[in-house]
Amino acid sequence: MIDLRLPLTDIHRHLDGNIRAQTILELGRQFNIALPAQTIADLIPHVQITQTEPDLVSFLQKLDWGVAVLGSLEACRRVAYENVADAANAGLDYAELRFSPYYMALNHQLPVQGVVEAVVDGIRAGCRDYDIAIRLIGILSRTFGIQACQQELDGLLACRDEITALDLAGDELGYPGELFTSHFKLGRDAGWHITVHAGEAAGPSSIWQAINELGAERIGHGVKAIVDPALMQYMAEHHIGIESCLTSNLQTSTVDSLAEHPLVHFLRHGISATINTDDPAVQGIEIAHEYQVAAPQAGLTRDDIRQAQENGLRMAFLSEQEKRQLREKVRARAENRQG
Ligand SMILES: O=c1[nH]cnc2c1ncn2[C@@H]1O[C@H](CO)[C@@H](O)[C@H]1O
Ligand SMILES: [Zn+2]
Repeated sequence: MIDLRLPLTDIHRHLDGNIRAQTILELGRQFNIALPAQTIADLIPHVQITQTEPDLVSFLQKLDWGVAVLGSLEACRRVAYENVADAANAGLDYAELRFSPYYMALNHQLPVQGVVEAVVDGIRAGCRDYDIAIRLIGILSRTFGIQACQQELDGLLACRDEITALDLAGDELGYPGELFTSHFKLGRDAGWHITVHAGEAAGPSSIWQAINELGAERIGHGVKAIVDPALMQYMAEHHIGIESCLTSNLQTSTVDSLAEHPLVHFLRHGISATINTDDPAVQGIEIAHEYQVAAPQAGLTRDDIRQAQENGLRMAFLSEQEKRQLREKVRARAENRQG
């Protein structure tokens, strides 16, 4: 179902939602952190979704052990590096890795700007060793409130040239987008692209707010757009992308089943909707599973899936020239394999 002649992208992938269980064990030992288990098998239920969670906030708790073991900036650098390796090994040609430096810094009171620098450094090292293109998205974790997000934004702005876009993630119901309009104005002024988690836990008004007040060019999840035909129309006409994460939406109980997921309707409505992972290690999935298992279960045909793959490159935060180069590189590779 993955078209090998087209670039395979993942434009919604949390770096701090993709910390390997093995790394959690190793860092836990290194920093003397009392983990709930001492073997991978026993640790998995604490760090991975093993059954559907009742809501988004319960799902998000599964990310907490991964950041609890980040005892130094070197540990942050390590998980960033491993994220590049994981993305390349998953067959991705291009990934936008997003991370929340405040969330990563929190447990061990690391300097927020230092975390951003460590992540940038780890990504750079990863890109030397693996054949993949990476861009970084800075997250404001809304769950920690307005002031923490300002600190987080300041740390990101200190490295503005290494960051491609700004995102808002965390507890959408408890911390609506209205609280963060000034943060996002600063992000736009820095020249960043904007993507926002919206319409996942809250309704379509949260998506309208993200577009109209935060300047979102893409929406993370956007599931609730399906109940607002005017919004669907607007998103199609104005090329506002949707970053769908099928398994994630099932695991957070945003949808009751993949058969009810609106992605297929978004695509057939002409919205640039895409297929992505979200938090692969926490979810126990990778991009191939989303294309080969989840997408067909969500009712996507081969053509729908191909369209979603096309949309991934179309909506990537890359220049037109960078997109063309990526496309040509992948096409040449596919032809070489056939030849
Ligand atoms: O599916 C999601 N919806 C909303 N927020 C998320 C999701 N996955 C992770 N985070 C949030 O992103 C930050 C870490 O990158 C954290 O704030 C985490 O709670
Ligand atoms: Zn997400």
